[in-house]
Amino acid sequence: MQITRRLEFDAGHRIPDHKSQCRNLHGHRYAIEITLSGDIIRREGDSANGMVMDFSEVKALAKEHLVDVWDHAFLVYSGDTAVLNFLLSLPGHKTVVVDAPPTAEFLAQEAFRILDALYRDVYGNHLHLERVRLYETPNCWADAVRE
Ligand SMILES: Nc1nc2c(c(=O)[nH]1)N=C([C@H](O)[C@H](O)COP(=O)(O)OP(=O)(O)OP(=O)(O)O)CN2
Ligand SMILES: [Zn+2]
Repeated sequence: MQITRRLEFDAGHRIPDHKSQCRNLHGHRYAIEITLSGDIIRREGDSANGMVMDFSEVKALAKEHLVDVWDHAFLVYSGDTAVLNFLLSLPGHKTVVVDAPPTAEFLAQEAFRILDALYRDVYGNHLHLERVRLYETPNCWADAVRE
């Protein structure tokens, strides 16, 4: 069985080597869809009975460790020194430094890496992260899947 929880956040970025518009500083209303696999929990009287994982728990973990970190941040490539140095000169600016250009592909992969460590099989129902789908726009997204 698979379940999916969607969350949204706003962030700025640029793709420094891009041949067109995306080299400019701009932002997106990103959406992230987190898909988990596992068996349905059968435990009478337990809050999670009948679920793979409580959607509210899926959200709470993603929010604390990823969404709240990236929301209203500028996601900047460490190699983009012009923008990085500018952002670091702004007192208190919310800047997240990543080690590759912040494309949808890279952000999906990075989100998968962060989230994979969070969703643990505490009920013995083989729970694991299956896929992270990262929407950069309503028309453009990338999927990071378990290899
Ligand atoms: N494979 C990728 N291609 C592009 C990425 C990316 O992350 N991976 N990113 C961008 C830009 O950041 C940009 O924000 C996307 O722009 P665009 O193609 O214009 O997308 P829109 O949804 O705004 O396009 P519309 O045609 O206006 O709907 C570019 N490429
Ligand atoms: Zn963009």
